[in-house]
Amino acid sequence: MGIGPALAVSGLYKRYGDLVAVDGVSFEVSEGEFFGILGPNGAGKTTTLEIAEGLREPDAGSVRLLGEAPWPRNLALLPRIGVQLQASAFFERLTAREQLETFGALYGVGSARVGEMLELVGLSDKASTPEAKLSGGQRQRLSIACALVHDPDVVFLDEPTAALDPQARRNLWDVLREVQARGKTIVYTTHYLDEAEVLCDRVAIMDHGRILALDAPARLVRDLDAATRVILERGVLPAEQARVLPGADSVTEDEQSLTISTRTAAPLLSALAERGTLGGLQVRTATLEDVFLDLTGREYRA
Ligand SMILES: Nc1ncnc2c1ncn2[C@@H]1O[C@H](COP(=O)(O)OP(=O)(O)OP(=O)(O)O)[C@@H](O)[C@H]1O
Repeated sequence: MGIGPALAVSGLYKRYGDLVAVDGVSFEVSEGEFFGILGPNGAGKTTTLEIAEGLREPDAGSVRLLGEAPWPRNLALLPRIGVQLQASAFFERLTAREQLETFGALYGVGSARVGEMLELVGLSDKASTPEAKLSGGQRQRLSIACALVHDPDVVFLDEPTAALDPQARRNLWDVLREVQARGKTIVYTTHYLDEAEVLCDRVAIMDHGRILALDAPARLVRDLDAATRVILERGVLPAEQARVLPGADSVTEDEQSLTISTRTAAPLLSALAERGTLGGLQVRTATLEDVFLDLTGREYRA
């Protein structure tokens, strides 16, 4: 494939009436990267994605998608990009296989490919089921298969895991990882920070139309330099003893547990091991939710 990033957006700005939905957004996504746009409802994720896909015109700013401008409607790009919309649009009364065949026919894709896509998203046994009779998770997976059926280089997914139960979400993670393993560039939005942390190579955290931070999840968390919390069952160790352990910065207690905050977990854990108090112990490090709190001063609410 070509040189340069798969996607580059620069200075995107979009308002709806008085509301500024996207307020100066710039980022680049490399080929093969799994890139997440994160943030609470209304942060501007969908609008940013739609502009990147060429479905919406920005008021200002530019987009290069696979080296081309996606707006106005760029027919040369369509076979090279896959778009899963937030409200999936299926054809009426078709089975899972027929839905895929219909999308595939638009791009001249054969039925072998359709079978492969059903397999990829774990719907082979639902091939003959009408789309309306699929569960929410199955329908999400079908819509991802539709976005992939013509073997695009870049795949855009808007909250593919929204409104799924935990098991269906995990199944979909496996599908997304497999898509990336096939060399695709994935640009997706989610309001699940924990999910983005495990799936994405890099994330942009958005709030009120702006990107507040952009980096690998692990690096964002590390740069926060937040304390690690070591949590013991209440009664295992008296608080006054915990306070003087090597590495213990502060100690708090509630009904069930005693929590030791530390920036040097190793000596603290060795000291706890020497005292035989490792049973039931939990270690919690910072997460992207802590990063969001640090950036915005408020708790993250999806
Ligand atoms: N077509 C539209 N007309 C008017 N306002 C809109 C339109 N689309 C989005 N908005 C508003 O723009 C802001 C950003 O919306 P957007 O859908 O981009 O955010 P989002 O981060 O994707 O949120 P969600 O997770 O709820 O989809 C919101 O306040 C939304 O209400």
